[in-house]
Amino acid sequence: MADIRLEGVGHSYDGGETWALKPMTWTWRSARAYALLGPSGCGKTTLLNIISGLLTPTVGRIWFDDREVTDVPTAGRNIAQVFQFPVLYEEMSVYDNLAFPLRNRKYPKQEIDQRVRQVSELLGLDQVLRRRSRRLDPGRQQIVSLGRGLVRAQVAAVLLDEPLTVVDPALKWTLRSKLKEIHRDTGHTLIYVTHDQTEALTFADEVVVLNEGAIVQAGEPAELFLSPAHEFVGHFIGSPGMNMLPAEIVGDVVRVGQADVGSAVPEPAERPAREPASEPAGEPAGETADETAGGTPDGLPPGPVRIGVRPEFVRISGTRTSPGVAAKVTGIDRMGAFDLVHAQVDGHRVIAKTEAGSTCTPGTVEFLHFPADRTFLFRDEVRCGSLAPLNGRGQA
Ligand SMILES: Nc1ncnc2c1ncn2[C@@H]1O[C@H](COP(=O)(O)OP(=O)(O)OP(=O)(O)O)[C@@H](O)[C@H]1O
Repeated sequence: MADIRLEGVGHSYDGGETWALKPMTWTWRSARAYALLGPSGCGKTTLLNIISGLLTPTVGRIWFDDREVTDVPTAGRNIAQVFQFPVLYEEMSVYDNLAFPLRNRKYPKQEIDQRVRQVSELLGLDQVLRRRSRRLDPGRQQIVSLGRGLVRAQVAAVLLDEPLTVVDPALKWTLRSKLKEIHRDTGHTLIYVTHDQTEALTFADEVVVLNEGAIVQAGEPAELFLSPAHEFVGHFIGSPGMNMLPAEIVGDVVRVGQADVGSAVPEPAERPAREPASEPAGEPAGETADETAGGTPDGLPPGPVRIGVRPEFVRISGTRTSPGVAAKVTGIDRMGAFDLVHAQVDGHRVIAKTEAGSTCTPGTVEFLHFPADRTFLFRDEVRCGSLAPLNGRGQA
């Protein structure tokens, strides 16, 4: 196991015209379980293939601890990779498929048997060890592929590229918790690629969010939910995603329409990000998680800003208490366990997630309250500040 460090690593498939992966500097720490989360086409597979050596990056260098591996082929990197679809020797038994990566590296027979049995038991394959792999259904075959990726205890990292896509949804939950169990047991560095936030949030110690070829934020699941550093994280994580409303900074006050909703507090110069996520280099102009636009020690520059608040934290009342933003209720989704109240503020949609049984009625005007500690300010999509109660007064 090793820290995997990417130094200015970026990739272009078209000779530098566009960048599937914008040059980034980033360290995957040894023994952590990461989810690499992002929408289709954001560069997840490209990044994984660069780590495993299937792809040589256009720019940048890769280090496993203090060994540079940029030009080392896959076989020399000691990485296990599991793909979206089964990669197996179909004529071999399940046992032999699981044993293959160990036999290939000349592990002692007894250790091979022990590891195969351990992994197969954890993945529920112990009853089919003697069966030919082609006789299994595709979901089971994929679980064998997963086992092949996990069977070696000593690997630099295990890379999993949407490994549960072909697996039955009911089994996915079980397998994810098995994966966590195996991770606890072996201490592998795991990088688990997914575009599914639930999968990412339930699996990982740390979720790395990739968008348009750049890491926009990395953190524990709760941090991404409670403290998004980028608008993309706000709307990609959470269901429904974060509300975003145009606002204005006037003096040190944040105004939405005619309502003052709080004081503007600039982002501290040093956000506790671990390190620069991505760096602009040459052609690609990447948004970066650490570019805190506009943050100054004295306050945020006046002008337009967007405020973001998650539906879970918007509060609604029928009377105007300050600070409150007038909103017209447009509809209510009764979801059983909770309600989603849809409203409009100057033509902009806002959703509030409330307890079931909301008494709001479509067509009426209600007042929305944005709790200071859960409301953030964004410029150029990057978080630049947050709200504080107006004049030190608590909010309704
Ligand atoms: N071999 C290739 N040649 C040219 N362009 C490519 C190639 N592979 C990927 N791309 C492009 O690079 C970008 C990133 O692709 P990548 O497959 O890394 O994204 P992804 O996040 O893994 O997507 P998905 O979730 O759909 O697999 C996309 O715009 C894609 O079209």
